[in-house]
Amino acid sequence: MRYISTRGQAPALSFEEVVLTGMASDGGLYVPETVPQLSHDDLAEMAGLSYAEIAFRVMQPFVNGEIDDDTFRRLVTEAYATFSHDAVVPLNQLDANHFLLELFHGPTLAFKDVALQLLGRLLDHFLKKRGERAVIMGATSGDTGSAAIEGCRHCDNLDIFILHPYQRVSEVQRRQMTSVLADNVFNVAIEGNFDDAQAMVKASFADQSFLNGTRLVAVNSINWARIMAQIVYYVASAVALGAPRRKVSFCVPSANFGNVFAGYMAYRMGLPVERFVIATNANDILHRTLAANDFSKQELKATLAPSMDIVVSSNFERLLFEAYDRDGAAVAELLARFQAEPTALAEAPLARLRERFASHSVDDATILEVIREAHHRTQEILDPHTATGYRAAERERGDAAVPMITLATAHPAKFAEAVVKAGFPGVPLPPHMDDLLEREERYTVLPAELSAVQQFVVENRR
Ligand SMILES: Cc1ncc(COP(=O)(O)O)c(C=O)c1O
Ligand SMILES: N[C@@H](CCOP(=O)(O)O)C(=O)O
Repeated sequence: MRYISTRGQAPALSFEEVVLTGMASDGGLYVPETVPQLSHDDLAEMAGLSYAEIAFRVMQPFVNGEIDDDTFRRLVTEAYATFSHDAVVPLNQLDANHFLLELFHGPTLAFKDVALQLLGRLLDHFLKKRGERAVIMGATSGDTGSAAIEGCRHCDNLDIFILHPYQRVSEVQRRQMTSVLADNVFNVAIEGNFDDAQAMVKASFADQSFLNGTRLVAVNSINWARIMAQIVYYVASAVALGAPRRKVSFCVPSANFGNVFAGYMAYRMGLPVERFVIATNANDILHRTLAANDFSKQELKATLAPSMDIVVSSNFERLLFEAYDRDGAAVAELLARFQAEPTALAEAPLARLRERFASHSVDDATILEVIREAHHRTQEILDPHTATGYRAAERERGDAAVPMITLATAHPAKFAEAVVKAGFPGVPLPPHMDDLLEREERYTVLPAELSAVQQFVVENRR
């Protein structure tokens, strides 16, 4: 298995190389050259297996023998042993055909743990094997940051720099990052928004000369390993509901598009999926593109679902690559136009996307309404991101024979503002975090300027 760039120009990489990098040198993102297939029998045999065993089976073809099976199985098992629920990602039935896939039982209470608990271990494995050190630069709208720190902090070969938008993440999210006082962890609050932070990370990958040869690694979903690990829960949940004999649909709160793209990969591997429903908050570029072919940037809005406050959605590029029949030049040309002016997708690729994807945008007032309504119906308090998915799923539910699985992407305790505004007293943090609000914090506020950020990295890396 080799990995190729969505822009068609960068050299193909091995699995190890793709894990130890970020963006491709042509500005694209890496995807597998061919999509491994899960046969009907492969899927049927997964029924009743542990999450870790399903994870091993789904991901092993991507690893391509570059880690021996025993070691890879151990890394996977250790990664998912950190989750507080025996099922790792339990399915919670809301009604006859609507299920919540709870992805928030990992150490930092968001779906990002699923991939980052494994990515940290993969990085540790490869860097130790090579005797190399590396610098991580990551951008976060709140959840990736703490999950990356938690997943990578024990890797002595890594220095971790996480950029978050100053005063635009929740207090719990900020403290989850800034209260980790380890020598290799550096939190930077950028005076800008998530798009500014992500653009600086991408610019640092495009020109790494400021690091004088030290390897730069991505923990955002531009790193293929993030997508790979997220494919697993689509397979596991569908199998639990009867796949491959029965189709399912998924509804995915979306922004940077890594999550739903992982689902699409599961579908391409052979999982019978009827439909993916993309839920956005008021930052609705994904919905506008699918519904109205309006692929244009709008001003980023601060919403009650802050982790989805993103305009430039990285992984949409990976889906465009598929929709444009893997024509890297066409993708590069479209994305150059997108950066410069409002644009639109060509008709055939858009039609292809619409065959499998639907979308809905959910505003703040509706998020609050959904949190109240879902509590009334199910006694569950949803986090505001999951609430966007819940509403989109309710709007889109069709054939009752096809279960709808809505991805519950975070624990409500992380988002007190929305929960309190919806009329609830708040949700307690789990015991391992019950003193979070008293812990000492350390972070540095910097202007949203690439040179300031890169200078900080150079001065602080060990
Ligand atoms: C809680 C939560 N839900 C949903 C999303 C959207 O996921 P994605 O960026 O993979 O589309 C994010 C982050 O982006 C998130 O942190
Ligand atoms: N919502 C994310 C944004 C970054 O997304 P990623 O999946 O590319 O890491 C966050 O919480 O940081």
